[in-house]
Amino acid sequence: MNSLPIIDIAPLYTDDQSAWATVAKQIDHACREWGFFYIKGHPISAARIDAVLDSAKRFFALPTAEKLKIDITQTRHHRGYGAIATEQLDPSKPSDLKETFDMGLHLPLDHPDVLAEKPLRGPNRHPSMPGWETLMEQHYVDMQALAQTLLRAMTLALGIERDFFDTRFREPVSVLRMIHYPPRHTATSREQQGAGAHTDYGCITLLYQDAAGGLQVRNVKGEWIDAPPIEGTFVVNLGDMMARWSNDRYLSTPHRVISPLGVDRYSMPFFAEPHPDTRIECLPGCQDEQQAAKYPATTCAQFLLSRFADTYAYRREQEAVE
Ligand SMILES: O=C(O)CCC(=O)C(=O)O
Ligand SMILES: [Fe+2]
Repeated sequence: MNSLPIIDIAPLYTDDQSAWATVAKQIDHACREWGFFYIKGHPISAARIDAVLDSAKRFFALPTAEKLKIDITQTRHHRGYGAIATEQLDPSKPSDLKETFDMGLHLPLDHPDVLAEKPLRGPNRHPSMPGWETLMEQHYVDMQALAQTLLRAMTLALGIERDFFDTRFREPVSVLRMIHYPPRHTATSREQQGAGAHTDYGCITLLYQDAAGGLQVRNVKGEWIDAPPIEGTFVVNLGDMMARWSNDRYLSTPHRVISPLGVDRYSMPFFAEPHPDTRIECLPGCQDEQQAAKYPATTCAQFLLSRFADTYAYRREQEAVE
């Protein structure tokens, strides 16, 4: 129980049904035992990752005033720049030592959801850097497709139709995020975490992390295990919505980031979430006489908004005004 599984998902991109089923079984096992695993053999190229990472570094190196032109706290739909200490993932610890850029599915101002002022819906807010918008919008599409491939592999074990998630992930509220963790300067400041202990809110997260290290995952015995960077992989983990959907058959596992000593760390999670109106209720195959549904039904948007309010003070303030 001391190291996370590494799964080669290349067979999911072939017509070999028996290899496909083997990978699906490995994913199912990892989701039940860990809620965390690495994937290799995915179609996102190293050149793409380098380009996105390089752009993220250039963005975070801009003067704060420039970054704050797209301040996330000035929007209602969660897009743009989050300055250091905007988020507090573990309420028992200081706010997180990190800065972020968040983007989602770009919806124009005349989209019906935007006109209806639906939460989490609206246009992206990109920095004005040459090439940034085209690169990031394409990366968003490709990460969404990768997430849906993994979700398709999960349908077999969960006993649902192969296209169950595909139909629910149309016009999704997935978020592509860039994170910069400034270095910690003393060995004694471990309390100041890059990202406090938390579980993710949504369905499935695909995380690229650079070579700095610092990600830790809590195993079933309650011990913190390092999830070190492995070249060419993404770390995949499940969030609370998937735990609810699967009636806790799949685990939403706590994790945190200890900022590395003396070096900057960059990471890029992609949080895959369905359409905001999607009902999140126990899947038929995940309940029976022995195990009733544990969680009341909710919707994707309702659930995400309640979790955002837990970790972002500015969102609680926005809600209080309404
Ligand atoms: O940066 C990382 O390695 C993890 C970030 C994370 O857990 C999150 O943003 O939910
Ligand atoms: Fe996380």
